[in-house]
Amino acid sequence: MLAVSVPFSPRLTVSPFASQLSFSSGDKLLVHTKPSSDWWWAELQGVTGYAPASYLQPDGAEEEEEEEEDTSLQDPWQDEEYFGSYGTLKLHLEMLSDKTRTEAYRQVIFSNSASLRNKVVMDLGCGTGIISLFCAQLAQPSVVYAVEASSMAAYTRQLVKQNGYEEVVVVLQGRAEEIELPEQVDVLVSEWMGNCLLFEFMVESVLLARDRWLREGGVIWPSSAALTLVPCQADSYFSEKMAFWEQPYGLDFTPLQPLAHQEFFTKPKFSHLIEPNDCLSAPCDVICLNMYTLQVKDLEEMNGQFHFCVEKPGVFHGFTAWFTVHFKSLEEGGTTVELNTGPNSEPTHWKQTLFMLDKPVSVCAGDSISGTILLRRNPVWRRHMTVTLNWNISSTGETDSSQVGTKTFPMWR
Ligand SMILES: N=C(N)NC/C=C/[C@H]1O[C@@H](n2cnc3c(N)ncnc32)[C@H](O)[C@@H]1O
Repeated sequence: MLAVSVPFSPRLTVSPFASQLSFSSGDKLLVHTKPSSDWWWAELQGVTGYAPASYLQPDGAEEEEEEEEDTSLQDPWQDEEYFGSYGTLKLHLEMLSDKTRTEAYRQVIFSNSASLRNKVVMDLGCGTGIISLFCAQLAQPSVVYAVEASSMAAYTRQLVKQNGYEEVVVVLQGRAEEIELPEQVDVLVSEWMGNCLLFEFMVESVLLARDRWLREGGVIWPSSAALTLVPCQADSYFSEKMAFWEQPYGLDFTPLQPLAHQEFFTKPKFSHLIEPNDCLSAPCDVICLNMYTLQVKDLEEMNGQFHFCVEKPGVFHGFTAWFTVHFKSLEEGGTTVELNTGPNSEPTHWKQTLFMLDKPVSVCAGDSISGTILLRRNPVWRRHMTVTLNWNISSTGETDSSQVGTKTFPMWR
């Protein structure tokens, strides 16, 4: 039997059944049977009768719903879950195993080792402390403040000691926005980039720490970031998730295709590996961030334009996005280090992000695909965003046709 509560005062309805149960908002009914989807046989304080199912909800759902609301209001950053996940090794192992990523940061420290001498460094979100350890191992900074909010910080302190760098690296457990440093820093370094560059919005913490702790003329690494987009083919993904239902084992499963569309193509596919020859045109940087001037309020809505000229005939299944960050040298004229997560670089744990169109479009060389991208931060769930793509495909072939489209993808709320 199901205890249900009445979430709002029901309008008067005429039940097809003589004995309709009367009740008010907030009442808790005991449902005995559900003879139809609309009317359930229920009991209230010993009186039985029919109640309209649409006015009832499982008991406690209201509190649950409120809780859901509350947690989003109390914990819009989902910190418990977020920092909880970084308290275990899984994600740190994934990041440390990403040689392209980790070697890029090592290269930054190595190529700036002379300029790092006697500098004060802050490593924001240090995790296991790898960047801080590179600083102590490859350069002679006066101190590195390794800031880590998760419980990993205790282990990071052990790693610093284990490697004999406790004189240089100071591990501080806490959120970068909240911890106190004894001094301003000369260099603020962080590895904050998420899927599609911004997911997780750890970048906000970096900007707040920059404004609070980076001294005038100090250096922030990475110093700039760019989100890159390209129209692409995604044959294997499309056939795996959509074409599959055409005739599995000689049967017609196409009625499931709307379901497949909803389940597989509504959200972006992260950790997608695009092949260079899946790209239908040259890529385009659609959003460029200068980490010295970027403001937290700028993160609410970021938009960019694109214009692609299709280089070869193919099927336009969607767009693929990735990011590149640059680390400007501390020395004037020094080499800038680049970490590029695109298809022409060594793969990284981020891989790329695929945004599938509702319907693939055949395109020819010479066609153009132009439009806009809008990243809109979720006003409630602060680590999430939506990505809206608007595009116009114009063919210059014999049929001067053009197709427009728009689609909004949640990442992930
Ligand atoms: N997604 C990528 N690339 N890196 C995620 C890297 C996240 C690491 O930085 C820590 N972290 C994230 N935000 C803060 C903060 N505001 N204060 C202190 N520590 C923080 C997390 O606990 C992870 O260990």
